Amino acid sequence: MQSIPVVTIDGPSGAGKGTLSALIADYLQWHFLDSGAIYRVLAVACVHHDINFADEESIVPLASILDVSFPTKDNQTLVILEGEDVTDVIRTEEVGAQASQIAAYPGVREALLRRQRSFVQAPGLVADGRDMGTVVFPDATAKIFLTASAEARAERRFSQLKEKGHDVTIARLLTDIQARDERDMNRATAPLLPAEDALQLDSSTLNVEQVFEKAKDFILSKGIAQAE
Ligand SMILES: Nc1ncnc2c1ncn2[C@@H]1O[C@H](COP(=O)(O)OP(=O)(O)O)[C@@H](O)[C@H]1O
Ligand SMILES: Nc1ccn([C@@H]2O[C@H](COP(=O)(O)OP(=O)(O)O)[C@@H](O)[C@H]2O)c(=O)n1
Repeated sequence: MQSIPVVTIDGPSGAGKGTLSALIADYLQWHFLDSGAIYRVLAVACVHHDINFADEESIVPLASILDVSFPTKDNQTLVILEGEDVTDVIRTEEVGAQASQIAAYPGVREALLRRQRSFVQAPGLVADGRDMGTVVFPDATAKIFLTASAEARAERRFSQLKEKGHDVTIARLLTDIQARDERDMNRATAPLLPAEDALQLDSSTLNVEQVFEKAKDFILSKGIAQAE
C-alpha cells in the first residue's frame, strides 16, 4: 500500500513556517498540522489546571489527555481547549515562551507523538514545527528547514503582533526570540535542527512569494504533484 505523503517545515520562531505551510497546504490541497499550537495549548491548559511549568510530572499526564480540537469556521482554523476558544490566547509571546519551556520535557514530547501522527490523512499532510522532519515524520517525502536572522524574525513578529494590537517592542521581541532559539536548539530531546535530507532555506532577504516558489520547486522535485 502506498503511504500517505508528508511535507515537513521546521525552523525557528518567526522564520515564516506557518505562512509557508498554509500556502503549500493550499497549493497541494492537503491537510495541515501546526504542531506548535499543540505545545501552546498545553501551556494554556497548565495555567487552567494550576500546574506549575516546572512540574514535569503533572504536565505529562495532562499532555496525554489534552482535550484540544481544531475545527474550521468561515475558512479559519479555531483552537478549542476543553470547550473554550483559545485561538487568539495561544498566540502571545508569553505563551510561546511557556510552550518552549514545557516542550523541553521528554515525557511531554512522547505523550504528544501519537496525536501529531494522527494528522496524517489522505491526500497528504503539511506539518509545521521544530522536529517534524527529524522525529515525528522522519520518513517525510520532502523536508524543508526554514530560517532567517534573529533580527529579521523579530521585525516580522513585531509587525504581526502590532497589527493585532499587542503592546510590544522590537528589542524585547529580539531578546525573547534569542532566548527561545537557545532553549529550542539546546534541549536534549528533539532539539531544533535541520534533518540531514532537508532543504535549508534562509528567508532573511526573500519575500513570501520567493520562499513559496523555492519550496514549491523543491517539493515538485520530490515527485509530489499539485492537486488536479
Ligand atoms: N519571507 C517573508 N518575508 C517577510 N515576512 C514574512 C515572510 N514570511 C513570513 N512573514 C511574516 O512574518 C510573520 C511571522 O511568520 P510566521 O509564518 O508566523 O512564522 P513562524 O510560523 O515561523 O513563527 C508573519 O507576520 C508573516 O506574515
Ligand atoms: N514541533 C514543535 C513545535 C513547537 N515546539 C515548541 O513550541 C514553541 C511554540 O512553537 P510555535 O511553532 O507555535 O512558535 P512560533 O515559531 O510560531 O513562534 C516553540 O518555541 C518550541 O519550543 C516544539 O518544541 N516542537
